[in-house]
Amino acid sequence: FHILKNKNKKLPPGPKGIPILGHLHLLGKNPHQNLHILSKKHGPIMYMKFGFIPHIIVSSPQAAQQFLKTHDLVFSSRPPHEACKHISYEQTNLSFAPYGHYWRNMRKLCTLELLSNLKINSFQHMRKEELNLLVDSIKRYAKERGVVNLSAKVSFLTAEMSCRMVFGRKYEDKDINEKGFRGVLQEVMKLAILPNLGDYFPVLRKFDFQGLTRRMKNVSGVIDDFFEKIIDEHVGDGINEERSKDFVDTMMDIMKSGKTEFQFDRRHVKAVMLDMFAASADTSAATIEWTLTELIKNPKAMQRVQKELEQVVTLNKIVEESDLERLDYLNMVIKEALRLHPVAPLMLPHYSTEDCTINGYHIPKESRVIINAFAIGRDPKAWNEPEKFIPERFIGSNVDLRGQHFELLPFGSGRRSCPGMQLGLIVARLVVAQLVHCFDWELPNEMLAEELDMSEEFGLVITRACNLMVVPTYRLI
Ligand code: HEM
Repeated sequence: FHILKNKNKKLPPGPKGIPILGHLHLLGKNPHQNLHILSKKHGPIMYMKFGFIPHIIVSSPQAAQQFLKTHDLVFSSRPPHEACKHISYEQTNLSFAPYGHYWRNMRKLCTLELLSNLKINSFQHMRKEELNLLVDSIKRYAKERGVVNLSAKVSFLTAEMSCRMVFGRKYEDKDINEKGFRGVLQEVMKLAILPNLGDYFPVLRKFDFQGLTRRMKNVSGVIDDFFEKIIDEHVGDGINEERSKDFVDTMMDIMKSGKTEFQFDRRHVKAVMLDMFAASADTSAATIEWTLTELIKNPKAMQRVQKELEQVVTLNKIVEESDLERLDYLNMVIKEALRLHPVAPLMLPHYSTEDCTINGYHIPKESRVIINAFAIGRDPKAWNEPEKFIPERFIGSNVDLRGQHFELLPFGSGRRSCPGMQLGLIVARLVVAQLVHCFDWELPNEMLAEELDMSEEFGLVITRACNLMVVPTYRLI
């Protein structure tokens, strides 16, 4: 009946698929880039099938506005996802919960209790401490003219910050199992992005040919034990006045109060713990890594940021969070880096809960909708010289990062947009500002800026394919 009813409706255009696989073979190693190339030929709303599952790929600001604003309600859900089912407690986390009563309440809880300005500010001191440790360690390299693996340093820093904010203290690798804390989390992120045949061919789900379900069950068991241990530590530990309440404290208070209008027990606390840690650490690290890369590649922009810092902060002080609002050029630099390198370039998948018509095309119910923020940020109709890094393009422009301007969507837009934007931006701005204020950066072995490798490594979060290796010189008085 459904097929007959929709027989004469026009689906969006798309490339030719092959039997069974559909278009899966076209995704390649860097799906955001390949989908961008395909959209140049087939248009900003493409219909593709990955296995048996229909996908709609959205690649222009105008089209994104239709999906994320005009018809926001139809596309605010998330599709069923094998990895999240196992790792995120049956998709009870905020990121992958289907749209509805539970998600709305969970979103309210996270926004008001965990990601409010008040809460974010309560961790200001912790961020400063962690960043000072990084600056001290880089100073040691500067003394010896050593080469720093800046990618690794930044990734370590943001993981430590997220650990303290979410779990209340830092954990060492040995605290979880022989793979180590970072190893286990990397496995989670990898499993979440690996193409799982069960997602594209639901009939194959129970056979688990790739062994992914087994791996997911194993890793989720390890994480569950670890989170249980953290929660037990919190239950036994009265908060002392010096320590601000971490996310686990706050959620345990809410759970114990029994005041939520929805079921909120230990399982939900654990789902949000993983959500908040995974969503905050890598996204901020990748934003910092790409911004520093672009600044090193564009010495004029680097000099301009450093000049601004000299004027606003001065060379005998380090950057404080209170300085950030006055660093106009730095804020343009971050915007421009996020335009060229949206660190979650395909966002998280959206899911249509009803049939819908957009630009005359039929968008079937239960389609997965992929918004390609990477293609949107490079759309030549929206941006002059889109491939170039030009922070000055934002002078006098009112385009911001909040998702009201559909040509710039690194944090998404509408109901499912990123609730951690404020926090992510504070961390990225603070770390970039501090690192370029405290140090001059050179590429090793007389490498020229234009020789810097810009290859990307696709994942839930896009990082540089090779680490950013640089030689620091301390510049404060
Ligand atoms: C620079 C850093 C960050 C970037 C670029 C970023 C980007 C994004 C994007 C693109 C989405 C998907 C939007 C969509 O599907 O429409 C998202 C969702 C989300 N982000 Fe972020 N994010 C960042 C930092 C953070 C931080 C610090 C947190 C929390 C501690 C966070 C928590 C979340 C959550 C929970 C969701 C899912 C929201 C939902 O489905 O309702 N993010 N983020």
